[in-house]
Amino acid sequence: MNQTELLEEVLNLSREAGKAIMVIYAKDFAIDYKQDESPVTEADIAAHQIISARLTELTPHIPVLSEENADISWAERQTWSQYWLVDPIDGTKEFIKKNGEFTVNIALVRNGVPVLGVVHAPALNVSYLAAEAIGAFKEIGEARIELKVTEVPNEGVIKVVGSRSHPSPDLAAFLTQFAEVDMVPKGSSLKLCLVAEGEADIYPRLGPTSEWDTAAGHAVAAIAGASVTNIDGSPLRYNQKDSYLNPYFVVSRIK
Ligand SMILES: Nc1ncnc2c1ncn2[C@@H]1O[C@H](COP(=O)(O)O)[C@@H](OP(=O)(O)O)[C@H]1O
Ligand SMILES: [Mg+2]
Repeated sequence: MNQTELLEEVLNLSREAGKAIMVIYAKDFAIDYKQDESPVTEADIAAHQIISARLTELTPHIPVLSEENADISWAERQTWSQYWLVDPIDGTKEFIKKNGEFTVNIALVRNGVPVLGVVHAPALNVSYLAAEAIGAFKEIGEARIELKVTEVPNEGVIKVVGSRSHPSPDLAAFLTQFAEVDMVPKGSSLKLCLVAEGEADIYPRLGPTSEWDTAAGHAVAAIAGASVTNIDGSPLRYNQKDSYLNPYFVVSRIK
């Protein structure tokens, strides 16, 4: 299977998971809390099961790491040159609030770099998809457009996108480098995608996230031409250490 076919298959399966999520979204669902006190619902689990099963069918030789099945030792993960990195629902708090700002994230990571990614927002009927050597795209209903980032100078009002549900005490200090900012709150990986499509100029994440929260949106933003870096300007990478936590990072199209 070539990369184009693989990308379409992953898009289709993200939509299948999205359909299962929307059935539960429409009901009164139960909410459980994990050890780290983050919420989880039957929709996270249903989507996880669909995605894991379908990815394993599609590429039996590539391991799958999902937020809902992340108990895999670093000794084992260290041996992976490529793997699927999945967040069945990114933005579970937004799912619970029923504001639509949650996504299904599926990324293919090779040697620490997300080389293919799909971010699907089932309640908004919007998908973002990208693969190296193919490009980055946004699909709304039947219409697909290519995303190519144009850089903007650091002047005038800078459009900043930030978390809706996880405030960051360090963000205000970071933003003092800009003369004026327009702050837009948004849940989930939609933030990385907004930079990819030029609706936002920068997404500084100066707070905790896990690798599955960012890899798919990272692929979309980076392949569209945005920079995705650690605070020191080095590339944000995956599967480099025991912990799943990302360092602080910045997604930007500012020159
Ligand atoms: N203290 C923390 N540690 C790890 N991840 C955190 C965190 N606080 C927030 N996140 C992650 O940030 C994601 C949501 O980001 P945002 O607020 O930008 O929408 C959540 O993903 P999930 O919804 O998949 O659990 C959540 O796990
Ligand atoms: Mg999740």
